Amino acid sequence: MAEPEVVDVVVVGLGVGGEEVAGRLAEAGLSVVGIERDLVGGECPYWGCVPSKMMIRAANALAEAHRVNELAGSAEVRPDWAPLAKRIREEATDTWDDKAAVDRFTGKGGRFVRGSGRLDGPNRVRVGDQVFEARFGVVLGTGTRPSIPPIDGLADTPYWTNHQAIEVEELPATLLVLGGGAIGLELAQVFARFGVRVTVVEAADRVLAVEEPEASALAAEALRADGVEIRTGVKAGRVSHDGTEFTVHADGAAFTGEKLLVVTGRRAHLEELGLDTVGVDAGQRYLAVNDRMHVTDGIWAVGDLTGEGAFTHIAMYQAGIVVADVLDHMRRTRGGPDASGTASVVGGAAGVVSAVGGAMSAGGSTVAPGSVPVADYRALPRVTFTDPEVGAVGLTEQQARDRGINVQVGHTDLTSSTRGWIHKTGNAGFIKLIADADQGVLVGATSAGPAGGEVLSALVVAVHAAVPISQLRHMIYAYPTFHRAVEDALRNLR
Ligand SMILES: Cc1cc2nc3c(=O)[nH]c(=O)nc-3n(C[C@H](O)[C@H](O)[C@H](O)COP(=O)(O)OP(=O)(O)OC[C@H]3O[C@@H](n4cnc5c(N)ncnc54)[C@H](O)[C@@H]3O)c2cc1C
Ligand SMILES: NC(=O)c1ccc[n+]([C@@H]2O[C@H](COP(=O)([O-])OP(=O)(O)OC[C@H]3O[C@@H](n4cnc5c(N)ncnc54)[C@H](O)[C@@H]3O)[C@@H](O)[C@H]2O)c1
Repeated sequence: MAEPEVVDVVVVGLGVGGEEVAGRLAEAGLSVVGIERDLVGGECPYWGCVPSKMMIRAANALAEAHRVNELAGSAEVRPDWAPLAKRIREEATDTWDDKAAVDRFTGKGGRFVRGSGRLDGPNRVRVGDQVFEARFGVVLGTGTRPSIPPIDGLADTPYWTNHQAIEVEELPATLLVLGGGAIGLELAQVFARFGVRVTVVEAADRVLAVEEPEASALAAEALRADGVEIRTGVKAGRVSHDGTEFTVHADGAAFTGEKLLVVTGRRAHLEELGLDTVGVDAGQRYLAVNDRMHVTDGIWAVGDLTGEGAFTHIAMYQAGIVVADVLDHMRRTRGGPDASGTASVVGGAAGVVSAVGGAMSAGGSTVAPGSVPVADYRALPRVTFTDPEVGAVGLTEQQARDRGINVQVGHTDLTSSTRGWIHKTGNAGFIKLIADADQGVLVGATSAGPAGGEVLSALVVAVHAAVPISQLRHMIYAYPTFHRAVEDALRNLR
């Protein structure tokens, strides 16, 4: 067996979180091996956030053009998928080639290895025949893959996941979407706006079930207005494909479509990571971490596989914490640089850790030398980029009630706000605030509307910084903005 190669840090999985950790530690002067089996950057740039938001941008342009008829004369709109497919191929994904991302990492001093990594005992990672031993730690950032439900017949059919849906060059005439969560709704609306007849089949009794019921109702109504058929509370019993068409059999009904997109959630594949070799339970749904992203001695995890929220902003936030904690761990064990990243001389392959400034930005917050930020998900924001957008932060009303909080709710309809009324067509939306009446602060909020994700930012600050409601009520809200509706919702808190 080959002798292990000793380096400072090994990062397994270079998706959003792993790439950020590996790149920043390499920039700080550590010897870092980054292992990726597919494309450096992971789901977000190639099959997730970026290309799907390009699709949404294009689909929303079509919808806005249709609105000309109600506001400014007449417009004839002829959707064409070709320029969008070209943009995704050429601008977003470089035809699903990660050379630029690999060069970015190696340009920072990192060493890239293509392959599947797995733990091989404490501080050791194996990739094929190669074994690396990490002086300071191993970081796991292996993300998730689509969770395919065990529906009779499904596995034998040529169903789509988000990969095929993002890579599609020619649209089908009809599309069945299994799963009415964030991916299902965003893509269903896009394809419908390009003329595809779309049916969404959702097992729960409402779409977007993790958000407020009002948000589910709004999203369902918006998609129906785009011609999407939405069926909720439907448990698929069997799936078949006859060579040209899919059929989903459910509760005595049958739904057909030329393509079937399965977007029923995601799963972390912990069983592939060799966790048993370091005494960690691989049977967990997600990899449990503490508030410094520690799994166990010498092992950190970052991103979707931690189960703290499958969002790029969570992976980036956690990456900042991991970087600070690894540097802190190194300083404490070897007398290296402190969590600020301020230079000092250390041993190890890197030899000298380069100066990267007086204070390092970790997870968006500046960290004082010697201190390491800890993860705090109270003000976790999320935005589903349907039209209208559904933005949310913190707790839903039900979650707050389940926690025994003395809840007050403030609601306002965007269509009756000045800006909503001016906006006219496409103005559906609302603000819903969840307050802790005893503490006098907001613990959650939903902001749905044409700019729901942007309006959300003020509410994220309010929840994150626990701004007293009395102060929020005495702020000045610019007229006539969409965010001015927040003032109305605050007035309605009861
Ligand atoms: C269609 C879609 C739209 C989305 N839209 C948004 C959005 O608008 N906003 C948002 O915040 N989030 C969005 N997300 C979620 C976002 O993409 C993820 O939260 C993010 O990619 C998580 O990053 P990660 O690094 O944890 O994992 P991933 O991006 O999944 O990366 C993990 C990497 O690890 C690699 N890997 C796995 N196992 C191994 C191994 N053993 N060895 C080596 N490499 C391995 C994989 O190949 C992969 O490249 C979307 C997701 C999808 C699918
Ligand atoms: N805008 C964004 O930030 C964005 C966009 C897309 C995805 N994401 C992230 O990616 C994650 C995964 O997205 P997703 O949409 O796959 O998962 P999801 O968990 O959001 O939704 C999956 C849906 O599928 C349903 N479902 C499960 N099994 C089913 C079955 N057998 N038949 C019918 N329906 C079934 C669930 O009830 C649920 O509503 C999201 O949770 C989110 O964190 C984020």
